[in-house]
Amino acid sequence: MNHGSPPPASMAPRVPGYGGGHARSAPPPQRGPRSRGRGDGVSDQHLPAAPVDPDQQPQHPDLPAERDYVAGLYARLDALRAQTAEQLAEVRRTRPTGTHQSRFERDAFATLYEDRLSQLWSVENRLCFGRLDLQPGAEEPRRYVGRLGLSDERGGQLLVDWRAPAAQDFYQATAAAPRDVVRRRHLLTAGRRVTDLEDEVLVAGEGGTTTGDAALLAAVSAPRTGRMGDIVATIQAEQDRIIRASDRGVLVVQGGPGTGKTAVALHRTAYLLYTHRERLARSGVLLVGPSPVFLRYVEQVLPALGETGVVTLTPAELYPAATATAEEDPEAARVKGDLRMVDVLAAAVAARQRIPARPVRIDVDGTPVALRPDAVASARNRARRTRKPHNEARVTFVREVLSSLAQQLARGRNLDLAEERADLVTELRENVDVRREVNLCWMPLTPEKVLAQLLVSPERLAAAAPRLSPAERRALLRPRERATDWTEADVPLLDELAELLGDLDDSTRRAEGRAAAEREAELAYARTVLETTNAGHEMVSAELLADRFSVDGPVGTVAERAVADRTWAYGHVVVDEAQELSAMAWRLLERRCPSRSMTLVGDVAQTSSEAGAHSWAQALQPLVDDRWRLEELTVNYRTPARIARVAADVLAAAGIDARPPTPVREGEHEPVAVLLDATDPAATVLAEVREQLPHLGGGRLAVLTAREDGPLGAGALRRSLRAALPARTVAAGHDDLDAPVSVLDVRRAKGLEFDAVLLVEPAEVLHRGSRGANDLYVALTRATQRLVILHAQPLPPGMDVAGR
Ligand SMILES: Nc1ncnc2c1ncn2[C@@H]1O[C@H](COP(=O)(O)OP(=O)(O)OP(=O)(O)O)[C@@H](O)[C@H]1O
Repeated sequence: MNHGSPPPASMAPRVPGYGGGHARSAPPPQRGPRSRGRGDGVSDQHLPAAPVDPDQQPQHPDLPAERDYVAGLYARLDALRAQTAEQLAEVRRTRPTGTHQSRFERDAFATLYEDRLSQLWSVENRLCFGRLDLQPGAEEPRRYVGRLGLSDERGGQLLVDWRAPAAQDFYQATAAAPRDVVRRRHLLTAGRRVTDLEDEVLVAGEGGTTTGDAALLAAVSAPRTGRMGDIVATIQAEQDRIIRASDRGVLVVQGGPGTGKTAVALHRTAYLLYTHRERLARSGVLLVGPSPVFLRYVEQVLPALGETGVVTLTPAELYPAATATAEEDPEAARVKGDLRMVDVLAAAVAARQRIPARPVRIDVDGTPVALRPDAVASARNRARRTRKPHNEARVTFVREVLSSLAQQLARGRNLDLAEERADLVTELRENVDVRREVNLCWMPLTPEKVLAQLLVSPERLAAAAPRLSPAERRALLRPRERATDWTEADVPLLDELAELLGDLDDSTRRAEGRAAAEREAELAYARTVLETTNAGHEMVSAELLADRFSVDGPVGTVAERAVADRTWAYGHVVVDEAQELSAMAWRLLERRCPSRSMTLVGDVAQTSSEAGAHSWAQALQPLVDDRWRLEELTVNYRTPARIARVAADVLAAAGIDARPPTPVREGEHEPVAVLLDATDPAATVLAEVREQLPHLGGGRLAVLTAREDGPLGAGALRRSLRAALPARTVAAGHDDLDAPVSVLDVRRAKGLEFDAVLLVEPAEVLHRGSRGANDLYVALTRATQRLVILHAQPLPPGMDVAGR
């Protein structure tokens, strides 16, 4: 859904009190009394969708004044854009005098103004969406809330940023706890024009309706665009509490499908960046989402909120040095995700620190010496006692071994060891045979090499993994020709090995030490520039400025550096679909965020990965024991009740103990079941897509299947639909979000949503793997308007859907 742009005018008639309706004079909404205030989320009564003609409704008397006010805000925005563009042009016109300092200053100013300008452009849509009227006697009688803070030339506040403390009441005030708020007003806009108002009067006796539901209903019923939009104008109280929660420690947000977990995760990210700008701009924020297509689905939300520096990665991308794209066998994924792999990998590395079975004779320029098992064993013990990673402890090992060989060399040549030691060690170090034999005992290693060699060798696996069953070890084995076809489940293993192995040589770290000192100097300078210019503090930190223009020229933004650096420590990590992560993946994320300032959103009833979580307590125990907070989202903004009931029944029939969320609206269309033609099932699917297309109204439709391959798989259906329907109607692959029709296997639909869903053969989804019921639940909760079940096999237990 695109909340970034105003709801289309065509939506207006569908919403009572919307489309020119004066809140006091509009016909009363068709629903029971509101049982809860806004602070409880939305009403647990379903929102109505009775058609009301806007032209029949009297115009709200405040509408002209609000139009004027909002027009004034846009005028101010335009003025700021022009002023910033002029400042930027001026800086670009200035010729630097040639000194480093003047070049730096010029670039620093240019960066400030460029960032400011792009922020000013990002707020064009729905610049202002709300107003709070405060109690008489309050410092200011009213406060407008919007996408960014704006002041007039004299510093008077015109608009409050939705993330500022002063905007909190817009989301939190309720009739029961109105704080200082008398009235909350929603401004509905099309382009720059205010089209309607909706008032919530929070103090008894003021009259008017007490609901903000029309704006919400307009938002949740709008046709989907294939991209997620922001929800700043309609964030609900239970969501707002989570968005603004403290960033300390691990916060888990559990919520059923459609409760806004993703939306909340993204808005919380924007909120934290606004509130802790200096710290987080320096350390960066990492957002982990389940798949590239999911990340593309949400990629417009943060920029629309004025935030661009967030690192977004899938779990397969968390190890920078390797690309993990291969498919994993579910059993192998389960074993690789198990914490027993920690010992397996440690043993695999220890096995690469060898002691020769018998003395190895080496001729050093005519003098015989021997690499004796006892001397190697003692060198190994010393090296291990340093507790350094393998490649770093190797320095100690080599020193000890060479020292033992130097003694023999001195003896063999009748030299005084104390005097000649340094020369003898150098000679040994340069001797090819010595180097080879020492390396055979303790080789410098890379994570990729250790893992690839482990996974193709039954012998190495048997030695390293005695605690895995023979069947589990077999599941891990892969053919030699696929030794480095990395999968998502390999990523935490590579990362674990990188910890166990350390850097290949310590010259890298020495260089890093130098770089750190240089950086400190650049930072100090960037701070003075910001102080003297006094411009743009709220959006550009000294860190960002120093990043872009270091002594050696641009080194990339914090985000670019963080992505490339495996040891980067992020200031905050947000994980979506967090229930899918394995115990090994949690270890990796803990290393990326040593402060454990994390927001984890997910739903344990939707887990599809074999290595994923059954419960949050079980998943997080190794990470933080029981030191995590749980917040729950309880209202389903996506799936209408008519469809959600089927999903809940299927979940219950599968024995999954989860409380499905309460849908915010009843919906207009009952789910229907259609029998697949026994001889040509693809023809039934095509006919049904044709049937649905005219109802889409510019929205999106998905055909969901149990798998990608096979006669009724997503691949085959995609091809047949593409051949039969006009060009650009059906997406070419599973990562194309722009065509009106997508064909996806259920697991790829995770986190996405569509106006209409055609679910093909649900029994196959149910029987696919041990998490089939969870997958079916995911499939049944993707639709915002219509659900059609296409089947030949009997419908799964609990799926009580009438045939057409
Ligand atoms: N307060 C709100 N106002 C308007 N729309 C909302 C609000 N909260 C959520 N939505 C919309 O509801 C839909 C579902 O939200 P979202 O995808 O974040 O849910 P989710 O909990 O992550 O679902 P799932 O578990 O299925 O991935 C989205 O279209 C989102 O924009």
